[in-house]
Order: sequence, then structure tokens, then C-alpha cells
Amino acid sequence: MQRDATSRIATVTLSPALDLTIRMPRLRPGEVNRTGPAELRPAGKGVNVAVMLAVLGEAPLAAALLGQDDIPAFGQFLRPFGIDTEFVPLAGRCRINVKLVEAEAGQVTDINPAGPPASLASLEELGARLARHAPGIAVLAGSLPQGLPPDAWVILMRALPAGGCKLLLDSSGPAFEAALAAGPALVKPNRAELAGLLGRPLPDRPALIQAALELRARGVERVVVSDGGAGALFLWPEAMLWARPPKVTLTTTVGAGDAMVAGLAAAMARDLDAEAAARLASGCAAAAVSRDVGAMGGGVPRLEEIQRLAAATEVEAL
Ligand SMILES: O=P(O)(O)OC[C@H]1O[C@](O)(CO)[C@@H](O)[C@@H]1O
Repeated sequence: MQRDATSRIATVTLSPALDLTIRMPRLRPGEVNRTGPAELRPAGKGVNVAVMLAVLGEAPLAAALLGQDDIPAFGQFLRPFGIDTEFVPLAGRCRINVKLVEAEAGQVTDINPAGPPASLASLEELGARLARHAPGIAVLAGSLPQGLPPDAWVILMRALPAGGCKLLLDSSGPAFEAALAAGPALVKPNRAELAGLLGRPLPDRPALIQAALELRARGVERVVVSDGGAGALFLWPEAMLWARPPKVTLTTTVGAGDAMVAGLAAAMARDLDAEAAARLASGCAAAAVSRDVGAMGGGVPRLEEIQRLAAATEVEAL
């Protein structure tokens, strides 16, 4: 679906990764673990969001700071999805993030090392290139590379005309806190990230609602707090909802949050109301956690499955 410039979505990843996914019944620490073939594929939060947006029928731009040796592999991976790219090269290789999926234990262990360091000049170059595409929506996703200050997202967004681009933020730690100054239209922390931002535990639903309201009081129009299998809270200007997708068979939790962010960005581009946005985002997340993760380049949910899960999502007004 080709959209006009006001709703063109750009995803920005400052610290992309090659995800190395290894599946095994159970990890035996300290022993030799032999497994079936592992999967290595281009990823990182904004990259994953762009792929899911393409599945939804959008035509996103994926922008990133990227180790120069990996630029061909990322381009090759994204091109078949019809995703345009804008990569500012960094010296060396991007990081390899290890995902250990233990089927018996039903758990995924992520090991996300630091990638190559980035400079302020590379960030400014990315901002200038992004400005040339004049996106209507920018998804700022993932962690920051070494070498950039916590307010890197704010610096990057200075390159875009003020108010000309809606920001959707999915970051964590000090970068999340600092990026609030860029005036995001929507933020999507998970429970732990929001608890980290506010410096207190958020043990139950009332605590999550209170925390989301506090973010709104800080000027964020739309707040989504994802809470794993329990669903997610959607705080919109006109409504507060809890959405819970139907139970699915879990294959991996990796990328579930990114899929939800893609649903939210598409909802924003399509001007969907709170309930429709909650359904689309929940359907994307549920389809992502139950996707077929077999082969290299696989692991992309089908649009029909997203639509089925979106329609079957329970939406409760709070
Ligand atoms: O930038 P972060 O927070 O290290 O997250 C990156 C990781 O998150 C994912 O995007 C999954 O959400 C992985 O593809 C990637 O390895």
C-alpha cells in the first residue's frame, strides 16, 4: 500500500543486530550443547518493525546506523519485502545477539552484546538523510550504541521539521527517559521498562494504569504498556482499554514487542480509533509469538493470521 508523505513510516534503529537463534529442549549450562541448525538473520527493533509493517501492507523505510560489512546482508534481507533502506555505515560488523529458545522450559534467554561504537557525526548524518525522506511517522526503536549520549533520539529528531513528524518511541533505560523530551506521540514500554523509568515496581493493573496516566501527564498523548501473555493497556485520548489476544502456541517471544509497535505505527498511519488500534497491535504481537520460526528468513507471520487474531482479541473498556 503506497501512502502519501504525511503517513509514510520510517523506522530508525541505532543499534541493529544479527539475531542468532538457537533452539533446544533445555540448555545445560557448563556442558557441550548440540542442537539443530541455528538461524542468523538481520534484526534489531526498527528492522523487525519495518518487516512487520511490510506484512501489514505499508511501504516503510528502514533507517539505521549499521556496521559497513553487514550492509549488503541487511539490504538483501529487506529488499524482497519492498522495504527501502537508509544505512549510515559504521566501521566493522554489527553485533550478534544470541537468542536461546528452550522449548521444554518455555523460555527465551537473550544475550545482547554491544555493537560497534557510533559517533555524533554518524547520528547527524542519519538525521540529515532521514529528513530527505520527510516521513510522517518515525518509529524510534531499540537501544543506543556505545559512543552516543542518552539524548541521542532527541538529537536525531532535531534534523526533522518540528511538528512535521509523529514519533513512536520504543526504547528503554536512560534513552527512554531522555527521549521523552522529543515529544513522542506514542510510547510503548513493557511493564519492566516502565517500572525502570518510574523507579518503582508496577505489580498489578491499577499500578500500570497509574503509571500510564503519569506518562500522559508528561505530555505523551498515547501510552501502550505491553504485559506479555496478559495483554496490553492502551491509553488513548478518548479511551482506556485492556486488550488480550487469544491464547496461541508460543514459538518465541523475540520480536513480539516489535510486532506490536508495527501494528501501532500502521494504526497511526491509518488514523484508527483506540479499539481498532488495540486489535491490530495485539493481533500482530500474537501472530509474532506463534510464528513458524523454522528456516533462515522465515519467521514472518501471515497477514491473514494477524487479521484472525486481531478479530479474536478481547477488548475491555477500563
Ligand atoms: O536494541 P536492544 O534493546 O538490544 O534490542 C535488540 C533486540 O531486540 C529485538 O529486536 C527483539 O525485540 C531483537 O531482534 C534484537 O536482538
